[in-house]
Amino acid sequence: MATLAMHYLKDALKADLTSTAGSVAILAVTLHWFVFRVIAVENHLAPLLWFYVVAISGVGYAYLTLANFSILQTLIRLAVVTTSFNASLILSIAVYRLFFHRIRRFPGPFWSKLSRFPDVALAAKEVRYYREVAKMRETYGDFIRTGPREICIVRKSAVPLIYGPQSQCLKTTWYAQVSPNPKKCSIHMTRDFDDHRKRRKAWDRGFSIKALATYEPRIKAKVDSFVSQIQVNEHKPLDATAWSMFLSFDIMGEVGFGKDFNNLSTGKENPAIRAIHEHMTVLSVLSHVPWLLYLISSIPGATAAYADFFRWCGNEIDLKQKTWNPEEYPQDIVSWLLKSYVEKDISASPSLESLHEDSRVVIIAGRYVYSICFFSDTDSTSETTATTLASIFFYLAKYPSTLKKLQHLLDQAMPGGAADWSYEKAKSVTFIDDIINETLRLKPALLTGGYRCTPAQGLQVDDVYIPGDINVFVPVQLIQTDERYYANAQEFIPERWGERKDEMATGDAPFFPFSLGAYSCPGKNLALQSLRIAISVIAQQYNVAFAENETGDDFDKNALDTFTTTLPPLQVQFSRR
Ligand code: HEM
Repeated sequence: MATLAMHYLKDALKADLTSTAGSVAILAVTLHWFVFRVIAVENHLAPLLWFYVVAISGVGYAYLTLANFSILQTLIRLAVVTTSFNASLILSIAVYRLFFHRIRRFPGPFWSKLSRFPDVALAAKEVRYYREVAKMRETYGDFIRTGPREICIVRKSAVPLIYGPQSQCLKTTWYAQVSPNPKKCSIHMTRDFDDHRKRRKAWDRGFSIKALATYEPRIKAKVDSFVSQIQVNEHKPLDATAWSMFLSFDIMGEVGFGKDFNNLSTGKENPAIRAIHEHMTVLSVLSHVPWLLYLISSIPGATAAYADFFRWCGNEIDLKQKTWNPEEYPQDIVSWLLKSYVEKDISASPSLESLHEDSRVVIIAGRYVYSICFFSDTDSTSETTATTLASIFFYLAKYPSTLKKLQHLLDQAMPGGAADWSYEKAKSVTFIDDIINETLRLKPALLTGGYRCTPAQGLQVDDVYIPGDINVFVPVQLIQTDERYYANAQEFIPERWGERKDEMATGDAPFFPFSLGAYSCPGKNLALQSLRIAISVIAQQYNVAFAENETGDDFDKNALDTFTTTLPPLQVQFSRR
């Protein structure tokens, strides 16, 4: 029997090149239709690639030893085998995606139907993918096939279906770019629904009303340091983008880890966090092909640029663990996560590695960094609370009447001025929230937003059926500035959230800068608290205007879409009221 099998194998190995190429082509097409289309290939990419390499090496070895071909003959045959296999596989995938795929009828750019790489090119073009989406929308309508398995939907009704609390959509492979294994990634990157649900409880405890109350005086102290810097630099140009980031990172150092990053006191970015700041653009562009990012991240040394930051977070966790006092009420977010971990609570991060990943998310507070890095784009910031604060400074400088109205309301709530300030009184000035909402509407910290995967039964959006297992997203900035849903959609009108809410029908319009539902931002209340404190304290004491030669145009028009928005510098000048 064995001899017979060996005989057939030798015959197969010695077959002429044309029939070998034909057989390999049939094998490739069969594998594509019956294996690769059935399994989630991106979850098994590394083993599949290894299998490919081992298989080719095995065939080469067999040519040399069983069929007794010379080295040159073996190389020629291997070239024919691999070319035939690869070409047939690619052709089969292309034919399937164009003519048989369940979303083949959705309109979109031709090349995007075949591969994700054209989307990478679009995202890389000016790093303004949100604008490319807006252009595609003009050409193709509200439903655009932006990738082989991707659909962009610009309809209000899609927002609750995809992101809402009742949505059955899950996180897509975009989130597997760190690792498909929940034990190796942060809460933001875990795709396991149950793992996410459990871990989310530990996070929510760190942002409870009681926990937020303990953060409040410390945030105020950081804002006071910011004000001291404004005082020193009064009438001089200050980069609102950079200083908003210093404030935001100092707040996150304080309430995230109980550490002082000294960004405000030194006027410089802390070295431990500089690495994160320096590598966003290429990451965000490549994240359009998540499996590629995952593969690159498994290359030894790819994470080297983040080593200092990773080490810092790891050391801080170790230190906290060593000095852990179970009796003490946790004073910062990481302590809440550690508490679950130490107590082996069901909500704990599932491994020490994932706890470290979670701690990094805390520090970068919404920057949601990935595990690898390449490239530098300094002089800009992409941290969510910071970008929102910088954008608020932009609008207050651009619209002095809004600033005057805010100051008038603050004076009414706190007639004694700065000495009379309290968070409760500041919070009662709802116009602050109107300004924050309007800023987040026009300049959301995530311009495009996260992808979700449709449930097996698909999704009915108005009269359009989206099949199951399709990656969908609603572009946040585009839909929040859509004239169908917002009157004078491009204009900054904070009153649309307050006294003009009914008249402008804002209540019915799509608004989800913090996302919605199970995967929405747990840090929303902390971000709002920090923004309210910063705006009320600063506007109560200072006027803000564009510095000389600053028009605000670059800031307004040239934000980069690096998953979280990256803003250009904005020179402003503060003067005491
Ligand atoms: C204005 C400020 C902020 C904005 C606009 C914002 C926005 C968002 C959005 C849109 C998401 C969903 C991302 C996705 O769908 O992939 C998100 C998730 C998240 N945010 Fe924020 N964020 C802000 C501040 C913060 C802060 C201060 C923290 C504190 C650590 C934080 C922690 C997180 C975490 C941990 C997640 C992942 C949640 C999960 O997957 O369950 N964010 N944020």
